[in-house]
Amino acid sequence: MKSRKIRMTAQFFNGAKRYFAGAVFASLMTTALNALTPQIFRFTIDSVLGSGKYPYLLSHLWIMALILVAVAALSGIFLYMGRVGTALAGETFARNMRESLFSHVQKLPMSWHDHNQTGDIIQRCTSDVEVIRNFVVTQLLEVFRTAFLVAVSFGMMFSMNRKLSLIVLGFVPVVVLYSAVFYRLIARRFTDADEAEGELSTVVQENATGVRVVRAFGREKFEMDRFQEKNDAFAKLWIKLGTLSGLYWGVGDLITGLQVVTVIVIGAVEAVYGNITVGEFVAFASYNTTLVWPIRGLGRILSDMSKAGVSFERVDYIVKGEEEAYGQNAKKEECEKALDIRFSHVDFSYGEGKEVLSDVSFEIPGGTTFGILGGTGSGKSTIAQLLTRLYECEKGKGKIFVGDREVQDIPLEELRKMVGMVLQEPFLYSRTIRENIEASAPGASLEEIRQAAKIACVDDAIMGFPDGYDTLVGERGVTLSGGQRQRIAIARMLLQNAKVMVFDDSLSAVDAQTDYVIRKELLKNRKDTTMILISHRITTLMGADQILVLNHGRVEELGTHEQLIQGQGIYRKIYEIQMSQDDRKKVKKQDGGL
Ligand SMILES: Nc1ncnc2c1ncn2[C@@H]1O[C@H](COP(=O)(O)OP(=O)(O)OP(=O)(O)O)[C@@H](O)[C@H]1O
Repeated sequence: MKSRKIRMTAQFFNGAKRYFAGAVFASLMTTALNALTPQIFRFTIDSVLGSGKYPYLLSHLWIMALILVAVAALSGIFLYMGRVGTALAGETFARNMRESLFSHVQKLPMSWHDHNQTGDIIQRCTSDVEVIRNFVVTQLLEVFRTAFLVAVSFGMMFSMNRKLSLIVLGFVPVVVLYSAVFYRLIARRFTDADEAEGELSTVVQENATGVRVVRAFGREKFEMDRFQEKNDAFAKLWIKLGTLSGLYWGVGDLITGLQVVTVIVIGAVEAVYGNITVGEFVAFASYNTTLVWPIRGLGRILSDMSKAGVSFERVDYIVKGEEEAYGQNAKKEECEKALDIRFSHVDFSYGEGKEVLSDVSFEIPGGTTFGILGGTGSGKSTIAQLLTRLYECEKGKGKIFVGDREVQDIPLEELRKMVGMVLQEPFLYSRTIRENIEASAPGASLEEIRQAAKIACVDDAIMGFPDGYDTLVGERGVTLSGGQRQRIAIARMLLQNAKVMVFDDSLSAVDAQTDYVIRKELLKNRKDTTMILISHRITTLMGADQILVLNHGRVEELGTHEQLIQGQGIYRKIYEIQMSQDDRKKVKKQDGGL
């Protein structure tokens, strides 16, 4: 893990190294200049008291004043440079990290997303990144600075008085050991606190996105209680952490106080006995005080190290997630003809769960329309998701072909361009309608966008909005009706010009008449596409060239509408339930459904 952390840090440090080196240099210069100040005081005091080695200075005290001002000015300049360097290094590092995580999360498979809560992912990509940035850049710099300060200060102190220096040195391991013990104590509590924060963010995020469901079902109290429970747990953990930190700082202050008092008492005695000059005593006391905080700060850094260690592991969890296989070895070929689709003995289950598809086989000739009907949870969407490899079919559990290639051999990018899909719950970005439709074909002209929207029967509705295609869609399209959202998602997919189009219950939110008109428009404009329609509505599917009936993940029936209504199977039963005699006559008149 340690080497992983180092590798991860080095990777994200790209472009930040020179800023970090600059910040380290400037910080060391500030420290060196600050270490000079006690020496200036020492010479000045000893010259004034007549015990100094340079009596000449007494009549030229302005020189000391000038040096003091120059040192302070230089120190200020280096301090400024150090801060700028730290900010540049820190932000470059954090930006690299966020960018890399974001792009990685985008490529993680659906199965990974299924097992990870959104709030937690957000927290890992934001607060955990901040903790690591703070540690790697700010704290690491502080470690360099403290090491240098300790070396310089002890050098100066040993040159003045060995005995006193050894006393101060004796305190260093006590403080560091004490900090290390504290670090061990606090590490686990930080993990708990971070996890509690993730859970809290998830509740907030779920409530913000699902606000309508909460209101509609009067779940405010339940959600408030749930939030309160997480909030209390989170607060308790931080109170525990605060108590522990308070104990640390309290005992730490006591040790520090002892260190200062010991130096003052023994230093004063040494000065009285003439073993050191008053100037040296003052300088010594000054070094001792300067050292106290950075050494104690090491404790803080150690405790932050535990926090950073936890954050490293949390971020590493994302980094370790295996990205979707892009099938790089596959040959890329442009296909002009309509694409056949074939499922051959496909078995599938999500993770360790029960089998969702069992021995599913069917063939869709290129350019034809294929309907899939089945009860809820029968595996219809799963077929669509396997086709686009949102989920991967396990080796040895059947084969899926698009054209004459197995889906595993088609680069993902190419496959998803070839197979367009309108999901059951269409997601719209909080951007304009135009941008939402254009997402599948960036750079498309308004003309092309409108053409797609016309086929999806949504152009009139969009033009009816005051801002037309520039109308902003709220988060998840809250300003639009369910049917409008579905139709915009259809327009987005149509613009993609895919060779295979999959409509996963995509017309469920529009009325039967609009459903019919959209299907007619689709037929008129389909060119050489293979179409898969998933629906619960017989009217949506009845005109398809073949209809597959799924029952608990198995192929129950397969045939044309006419063949299936001749039988006594599920299709016939659903047909009887969904259609009254009158409807049947009407539907026959309407070009046979699709
Ligand atoms: N990501 C997932 N992880 C685990 N199980 C899943 C996942 N998605 C679906 N399932 C399960 O797989 C089964 C089939 O789901 P699928 O969505 O394919 O059904 P469906 O026929 O499309 O249903 P509906 O008509 O309700 O949309 C269901 O039992 C469902 O609970």
